[in-house]
Amino acid sequence: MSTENSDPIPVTILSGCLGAGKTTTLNYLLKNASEERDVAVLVNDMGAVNIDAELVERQVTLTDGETSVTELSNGCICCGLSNEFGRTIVELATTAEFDVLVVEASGMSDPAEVAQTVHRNRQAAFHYDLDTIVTVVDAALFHDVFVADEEVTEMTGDAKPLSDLLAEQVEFCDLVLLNKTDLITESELVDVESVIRALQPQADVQMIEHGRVDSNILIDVGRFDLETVSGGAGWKQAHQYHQEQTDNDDKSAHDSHGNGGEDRHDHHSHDHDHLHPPEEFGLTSLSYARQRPFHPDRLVDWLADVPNDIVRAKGLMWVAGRERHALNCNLAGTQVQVDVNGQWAASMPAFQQKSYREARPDLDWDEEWGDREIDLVFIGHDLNKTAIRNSLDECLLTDAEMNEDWERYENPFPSRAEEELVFDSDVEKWGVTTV
Ligand SMILES: Nc1nc2c(ncn2[C@@H]2O[C@H](COP(=O)(O)OP(=O)(O)OP(=O)(O)O)[C@@H](O)[C@H]2O)c(=O)[nH]1
Repeated sequence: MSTENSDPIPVTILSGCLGAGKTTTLNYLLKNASEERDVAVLVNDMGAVNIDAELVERQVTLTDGETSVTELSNGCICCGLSNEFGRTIVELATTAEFDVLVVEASGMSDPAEVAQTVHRNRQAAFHYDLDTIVTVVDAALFHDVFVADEEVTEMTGDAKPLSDLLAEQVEFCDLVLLNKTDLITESELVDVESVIRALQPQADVQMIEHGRVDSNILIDVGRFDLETVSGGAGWKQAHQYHQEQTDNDDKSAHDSHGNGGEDRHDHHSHDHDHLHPPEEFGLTSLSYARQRPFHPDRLVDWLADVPNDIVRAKGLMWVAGRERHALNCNLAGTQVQVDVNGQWAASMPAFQQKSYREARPDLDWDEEWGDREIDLVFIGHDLNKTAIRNSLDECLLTDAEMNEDWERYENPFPSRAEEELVFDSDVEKWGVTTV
């Protein structure tokens, strides 16, 4: 039993989308784990009947019969069942005897949220240490979504598009298990690996079949490093890398960038000694920054037909007619989501704006438009940077449009925090949904 004086118990989190092979991997691990270690398992399932827990339980009964399997069903431990998840693992630590905990998250889980529960729940953080965040990837599905650019809409009954979920699960992890490699060719595998490395350059990637992995690389290895998993996403690194390049250029050339001109990068530059340009991983990146809003109509058309060399894009957008809010652009594979990121400082009440700006002395501020801006980063294969830049520039308001009444534009973009813009493939139309 874990007591007040014992060392924290290492926790390995297995995430990955529906059917990626998490249960198969877990069963393989339990069957082959060292007998010197008692493993406790928590299996989360979205449905009322936790089939995965049953499958794991059966495996355990067939092998050592020692491992305790706890189920959390009918919800997701990263959101609806987050409190219950915290309570359950604390109770486990105080009532059962085991050396390591492996959590199989549901296919819809965002591993970042699951990890945060372990961190934020003070009692859980007392009893446990995050050890490894593993994302199991279905190589064939990943290839369809990110390399072949096929529309794969099934499997997510959630508002979040599948490609977005897949990207986020890879972006927040320190070990990728590329499973089901038997279902794709060698060259497809090379493409899949390069996209994965671009999405998360700092994680280790292991190719496996049928979940056959050496438990020593993911159980009780002390791999977890918050910076690697939270700051390691390729788009964040690309963004930072471009910022630093520009900061350096600025220093040497004392150059200034105007509206609609060359790329502009601003805000806070952090010291990172291990930034990798995505180019190192065979992908290219593009940073696109402008201090001029997009025309909603033209932007919607652009988003509906994103150049297919783009694998991932993230960042903030300023859309004419939506002056209050910075909008998040979240593009993964073929799917795009736009939601509200927060309020521009420029639209805050004066006192709030003052303290916001005081806390951010590096914030770029335009006399007329304040901090409103477009700041996007794209990663993909052999990006045609000029074509992307030019086509996005065509979506910006023209000088004449800058003087129009933007409220009169037809505008499908969200205007409230609870709204998001998604493409409904059934009716082939963009629409705002309330989340
Ligand atoms: N061809 C092939 N099939 C695999 C492989 N790994 C797992 N499978 C099969 O894929 C299916 C789904 O595997 P699971 O382990 O249940 O996947 P999961 O991630 O736990 O799925 P959910 O619990 O639904 O999220 C099963 O039928 C497995 O037998 C693999 O490497 N190759």
